[in-house]
Order: sequence, then C-alpha cells, then structure tokens
Amino acid sequence: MTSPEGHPATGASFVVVANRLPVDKRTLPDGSTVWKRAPGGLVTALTPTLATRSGAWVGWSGIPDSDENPTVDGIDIHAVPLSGQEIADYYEGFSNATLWPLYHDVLVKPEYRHDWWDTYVTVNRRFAEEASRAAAEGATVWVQDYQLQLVPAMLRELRPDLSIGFFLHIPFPPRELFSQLPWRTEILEGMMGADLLGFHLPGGAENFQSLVRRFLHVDASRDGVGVRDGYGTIDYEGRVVKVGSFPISIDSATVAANAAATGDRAARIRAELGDPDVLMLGVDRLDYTKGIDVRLAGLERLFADGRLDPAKTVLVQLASPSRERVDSYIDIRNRIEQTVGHINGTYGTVDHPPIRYLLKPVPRDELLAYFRAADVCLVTPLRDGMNLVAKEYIASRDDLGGALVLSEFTGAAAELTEAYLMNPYDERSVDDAIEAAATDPADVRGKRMQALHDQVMTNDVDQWAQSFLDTLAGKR
Ligand SMILES: Nc1ncnc2c1ncn2[C@@H]1O[C@H](COP(=O)(O)OP(=O)(O)O)[C@@H](O)[C@H]1O
Ligand SMILES: O=P(O)(O)OC[C@H]1O[C@H](O[C@H]2O[C@H](CO)[C@@H](O)[C@H](O)[C@H]2O)[C@H](O)[C@@H](O)[C@@H]1O
Repeated sequence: MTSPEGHPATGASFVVVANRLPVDKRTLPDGSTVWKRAPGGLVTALTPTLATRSGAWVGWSGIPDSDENPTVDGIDIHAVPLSGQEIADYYEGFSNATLWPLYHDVLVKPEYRHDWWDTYVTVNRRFAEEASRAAAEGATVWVQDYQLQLVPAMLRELRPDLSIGFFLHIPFPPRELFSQLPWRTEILEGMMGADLLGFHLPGGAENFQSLVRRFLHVDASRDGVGVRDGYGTIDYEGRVVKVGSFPISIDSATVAANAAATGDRAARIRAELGDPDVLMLGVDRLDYTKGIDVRLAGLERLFADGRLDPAKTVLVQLASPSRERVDSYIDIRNRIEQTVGHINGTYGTVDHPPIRYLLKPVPRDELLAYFRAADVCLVTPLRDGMNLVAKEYIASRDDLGGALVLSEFTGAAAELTEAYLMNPYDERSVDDAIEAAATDPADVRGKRMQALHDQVMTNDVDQWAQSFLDTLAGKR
C-alpha cells in the first residue's frame, strides 16, 4: 500500500542506515545458522527508539551477495546485498583505502581511484533506495558514517518528505587534507542532503563549515559549535542545515554492572599471567590508526632504560582482525607481530614473555574481566574519532582501580581530561605517561579514576542518541 504521494504507508517512522547491520550470522555446533543481535553500542543506544517508533535498519550483513532479512529482537532488517567486487571496491577500496586514511591525518597514503569512486556512488545509491523503500511518509532517517556520505542527498532527492540526519564516526579533516580528494565537491554535496550533520568534536564540525564555504560557496555561521548544543547553521538551497558536536559514548551502566559481575575471573587472569606487579592491557581492532606500535615502542624503551622491570610487567594486547585484505592492514599486522617477537625475545624468559598477544575477538564478559584485572589500559592512537575502549575501561572500574593512558589524538581525550594524556608522536611523552600510570601512588590513581568514572557514567550513549535526535527534531 502507498500513500497518495506514492510512499509506503506502512513503512518505519525511524530508519537507521549504516554500512553494517546490527546482526551477526552465527553457526551452531550442529551446523545450522542463526542471526543474533551484534553487541555494538549503536544498536544498544538505538534499540529503545527502534522499538517505540517501529524502526528499521538498512545495512550490509558483512557476507557477499546475502540479502537475507532476519527480524532480530523486533528490529526490521533491510539487507543491502554487496557482490565480492563491490566489497573490494566500495568497502576495502574507497571506504578503507581512500577515505579512512585521508580522514585519519593521511597516516598512510590514500589511493584515489576512479573505478572505486564509481562503485562507491553505485553502492550509496543502493543504500538510499533501500532506505527510501523502508521509510514511512515523514519518517526520520539517521545515516551513519563515512561509507555512506552520498546517501543524504540521494535520499532527499527520492524522498523530500523525510527528516534526514547524518553522523560521522571518524575525524573530519581540515581543509589542507580534505582538498586532496578528487571528489571533494560531490562528497560535501552528498552530506548537505541532511538536515543535521553530527561530528564527535566541534573541530570536525568547524572543518566542515570551512570546507562548504570554500567549495560550495555557501553561507555558513562562524560562531563556534558547542558540545551537544549550540549548533552551527548553513544556508543551502533554500534550507537551513544544522552542524553540531555530539561525542558518542557507551552503555555505561550495563558495562559497569557486567564488569562488576565478572566475579573472580579478574583475579584468575592475574594469577594465570604469573601475578605481575604491573598488568597492562591494550584492546583494539588491528588498525594502523590505533598506535599499537607506539605503545610497544614505549614499553621497549622503558625496559631498555630500566624504568620498568620486564620480569614483573606483562602487557596483554588483545587485537581483533580488521579489513584483512587491505595492504596497509597487512603491513601493520606484520610490523606488530615482528615487534612483539623482538621484545619477548630480548626482554623475556621462556616462562615469562612480557607481551601476550592475541589476534581474535575476545568474548564480551572475558573482555570486561580483563578490564577489571588491568592496572593500566593503554589507548595510544595516532588518530581516532572517539575510542570507545577508553570509556569501556573506565566504566568497568567502579572499584576505582586502574589507570588510563590516553592519546591526545583521540576524540575521547577532549572529555577524559583526568587520564594520563600523552602525545603519541613524542617518545618522552609516551614513556612518561606509561611510567606514571604504572607507578603513581594508589590514592593519586584512584582520584583520577573517580573523576573519569563520574564523567563516563554521566554521559552515556543514550544521551548521545537523544541529543542528536532532539536537535534533528528541532527540540533543542
Ligand atoms: N580484541 C577484541 N575483542 C573483543 N572486542 C574488541 C576487541 N578489540 C576491540 N573490541 C571492541 O570493539 C569496539 C571498538 O570501538 P572503538 O574503540 O570505538 O574503535 P573502532 O570502532 O575504531 O574499532 C569496542 O567496543 C571494543 O570493546
Ligand atoms: O565495520 P568495520 O570496517 O569492521 O570497522 C569497525 C568500525 O570502525 C569505525 O569506528 C568508529 O566509530 C566508533 C564509534 O563512534 C569510534 O569510537 C571510533 O573512533 C571510530 O573509529 C567506523 O567508523 C565504523 O563505521 C566501523 O563500523
């Protein structure tokens, strides 16, 4: 059934459009398969809104050529199928070998390929068409992230009745870097299809305003953008587009409760590791942005200089495989594995290698037990949009144990100012922060953790979603 305007009368009044669906296909021991809700912060944050507003989620399953549409926990799934070639060109290529490095300070050289761009346009159109089919007349549609920057304008053209939001989860680069992009005007025009554009930090929003002034020749407000309110405005094609800063967070209360319930697993982890004086932890997707190499180099210097004792220190590095066919990811994996081998070979003994490295995702409860066990969590990215690991570690520590070493180049550093902040480009800063976090007196570390814990418990992911959606709805 369609409305007089030809839009689905029974569609969803709230639609999320994201590269990934919020579900995973799992294989059971008997070989059968089931779809399960993926344990991500975004789906947790949006589940109440999805349930109360008859919501739908448009995305890719992560599997080539799959168009199964399972309903999981009441979420109406609209799968967007991608062929193997499209995964190579749109996801691994344009999204993760062009945009990802360009938006992360050109840490590796972005590849600018016209065939990848053509597939990015084709796939963005497919997402927009599926969102158009899913949305009821006048619905709110929230488009997520750099993989789908053309969707807002494509969707507005198909469905001018919709209220469209867009949120970028990674940094938005300054003019000097963004201008490299051969399709810079098209990307900006694509994003400007939204009614509200959200970034983690005011700086990203202000970079965007500067770029649309330069390349789209539009009038963008010049007052600073505030955090969660005080948005900027851009006059564009007879509409006013809002631009704001909405730092994402985690489901803090659930993380805190589940971490506290891990029981004595944290103590057993320490015992299994030989009861070290200092247990350090790294938890990351294996990505060159995350600075896993930075923390390994810092640890090696601290061992070499006698500032930390390798016999009494353990670093557990939990890494989850990511974008494994992209060259820069193959390179960083090789470099990290070589360095781990070098440090263990040089500073370890047969029964005490100081670094324990795992390349596989760890089950959620086990991860929370590691957070509870660790004296120091090392979050050392060269650039990161937010970094939820930092917030998960802090939420896990209602016992006020532990200390967070945090790179200034993460979005999280803007709020988590009581962390042991460091500049990953400055060896002295790296070494001093790691050493201080490991050796400061318990009362100093406890006070810092108290302030961090209060911050993360007060600002959770529900607040993030509500502040964005209220601003989109004109309530703020
Ligand atoms: N080895 C791992 N095992 C299980 N979960 C992981 C692992 N590494 C990262 N994660 C989870 O993935 C998420 C990473 O989010 P974030 O730090 O924001 O970075 P990104 O989204 O860039 O990977 C967190 O929820 C974290 O707990
Ligand atoms: O989908 P993948 O290619 O496997 O990558 C996983 C996600 O990585 C990126 O995460 C970002 O979003 C986080 C939440 O806002 C933020 O904390 C982090 O700093 C970002 O890197 C990416 O933006 C997502 O689209 C990916 O799904």
